[in-house]
Amino acid sequence: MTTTLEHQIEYAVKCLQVGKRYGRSQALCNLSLSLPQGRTIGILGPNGSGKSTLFRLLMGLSQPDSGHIEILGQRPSWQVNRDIAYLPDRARWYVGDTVRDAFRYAQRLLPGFSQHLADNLADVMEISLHMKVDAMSRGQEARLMILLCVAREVPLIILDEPFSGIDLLSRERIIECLIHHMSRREVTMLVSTHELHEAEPLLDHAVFLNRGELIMSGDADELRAHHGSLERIMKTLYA
Ligand SMILES: Nc1ncnc2c1ncn2[C@@H]1O[C@H](COP(=O)(O)OP(=O)(O)OP(=O)(O)O)[C@@H](O)[C@H]1O
Repeated sequence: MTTTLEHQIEYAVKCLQVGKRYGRSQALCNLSLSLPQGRTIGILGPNGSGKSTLFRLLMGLSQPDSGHIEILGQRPSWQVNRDIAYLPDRARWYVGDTVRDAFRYAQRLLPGFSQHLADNLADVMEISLHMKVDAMSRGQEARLMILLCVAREVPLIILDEPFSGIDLLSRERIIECLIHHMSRREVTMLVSTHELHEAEPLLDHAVFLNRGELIMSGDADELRAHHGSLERIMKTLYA
């Protein structure tokens, strides 16, 4: 016999009426969201729409002024963060580290980090292990940062603007690599971006924010069936 429980969708993230203000700026306003597990979810919106703020709240790096947040079934905390690979919008490295050093630190510090997966991804993303991180171009460093997150065997990956500063060809290659990688794993990925053109095939769920408010969200195929493409929705919503 099938129980009602078996019909319930599992959610990686739930936000209920979440508000966050910085001085006079309302970064998030009464945000209610349920993000399904096992999907690749685009958190979309122009500059200042609240994408990074949402991620910081999910990671417990900042506290909401109001509302309730649940991530992987718990309140945000450093304990639950062990199960999350988070790429913040701004990340920096120590001078003199090589990619191999970065992998060594990751092995020691990042729960679930797989050296084997990292080596494979470095190959696909054309990152040499001998390369000095502070001598990398912005695009090379961005690729390494994505790799360090994706090489972790954790249930949730959060990438804040992972493609910024990466040229078109590399972006396409990284996105292909992510699509291939995600199709073989039971993992939820949240990706924020305001450049949807190449990232669109990666997404199977989308959330559109504007000025801290939710303006549309849903299954990407259903949204595409109604509106043509997520990119077209973006152009219409933010025209
Ligand atoms: N630490 C902070 N102090 C003051 N204001 C902030 C802070 N962080 C965010 N804000 C403000 O909150 C609003 C939302 O910013 P947020 O960085 O979340 O947007 P975003 O969608 O990630 O933007 P972007 O695409 O430019 O990264 C903006 O008006 C921003 O100026």
